[in-house]
Amino acid sequence: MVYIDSLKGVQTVSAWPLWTQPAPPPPVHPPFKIRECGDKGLGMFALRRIPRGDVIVSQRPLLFSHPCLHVHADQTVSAFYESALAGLSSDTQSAFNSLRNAQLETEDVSRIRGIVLTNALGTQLPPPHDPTANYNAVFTSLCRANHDCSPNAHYSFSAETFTGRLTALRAIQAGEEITIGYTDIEFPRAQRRQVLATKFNFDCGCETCCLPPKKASESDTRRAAIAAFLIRLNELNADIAEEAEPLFPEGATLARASELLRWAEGERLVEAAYKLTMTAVGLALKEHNMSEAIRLTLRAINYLRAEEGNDSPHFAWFAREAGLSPEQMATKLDSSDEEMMGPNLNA
Ligand SMILES: C[S@@+](CC[C@H](N)C(=O)[O-])C[C@H]1O[C@@H](n2cnc3c(N)ncnc32)[C@H](O)[C@@H]1O
Repeated sequence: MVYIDSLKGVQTVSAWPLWTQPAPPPPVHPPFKIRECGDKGLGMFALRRIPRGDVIVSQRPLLFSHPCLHVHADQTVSAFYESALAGLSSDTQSAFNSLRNAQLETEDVSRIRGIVLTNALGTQLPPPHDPTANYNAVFTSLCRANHDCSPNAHYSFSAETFTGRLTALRAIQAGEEITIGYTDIEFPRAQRRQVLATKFNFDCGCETCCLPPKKASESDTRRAAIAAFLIRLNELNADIAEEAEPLFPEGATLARASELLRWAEGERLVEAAYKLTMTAVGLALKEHNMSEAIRLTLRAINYLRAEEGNDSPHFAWFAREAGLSPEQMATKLDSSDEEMMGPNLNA
């Protein structure tokens, strides 16, 4: 692993105590294999059924870099990457070089830089660094996950253990491709496709992008409404204290949040469904509808474990409060009445 920014950056990162700690162990029997899948190149496919919330893969980055490199005036960004990579072990170099480069090679974008641009996922640094600053990380198998506009896996990065991982957002069936979202999947089709074409150089042919015109237009209307609501929610709550009451968009009601939640579930937008469920809990409390608040809280816990994983400390806390182990809680949530717990979002 190498950190590319400046000499000072390399020194800071080399001194991190976490390098003396082993990385969290990945699943003992990886539940996926990487294989060719047509025009997309390689992809990740489930070897067996992967339950919601299970960790699919967990690994430290192969390469980690600041998105704005401080290079000398007489050096290009591409040359900087070349010299940094040359300092790595030959195994790491060949793992890096085997990754896909979907960028057109130009004077500015060498093959190595193209690999970073094609594969980079967002990471943050551990304290005392700014937790909101985003860095680029490139991983070996984790970067083989292709994009889908209704993905079944969630990428997250732990700054504390410096590990990236994928968890199953819903149960993934054996043979199914494991996918993540490269862009804001709540946006309508044209906007998503434009970002994917410009940034990643491909035309998305996922199921949602290939819907017939009437269904595509319904999907766009629903996604645009979900996106507008979530953007406003983010804006309102960006600067409020953690313990403060959340603020809701103007005119938001439990009925409206529940409608958007149903749409998000219909669109298989699990991450949006989680945020909308949390918002609906807040609105149910505001409207003194306690039975709905409890029903929605259970639904939110089910979504939380999908994103944070079945080993999430938050999920373990909820399970403990219910007098259950996390495994018992997960089984109960999965087997409970769908209306109560939210659909399993299986095909
Ligand atoms: C991070 S890589 C994903 C793994 C890659 N398929 C490989 O062979 O290593 C990203 C690149 O994979 C391809 N890709 C990912 N998702 C795709 C999709 N839904 N349709 C077509 N190509 C896709 C694009 O070339 C994209 O720039």
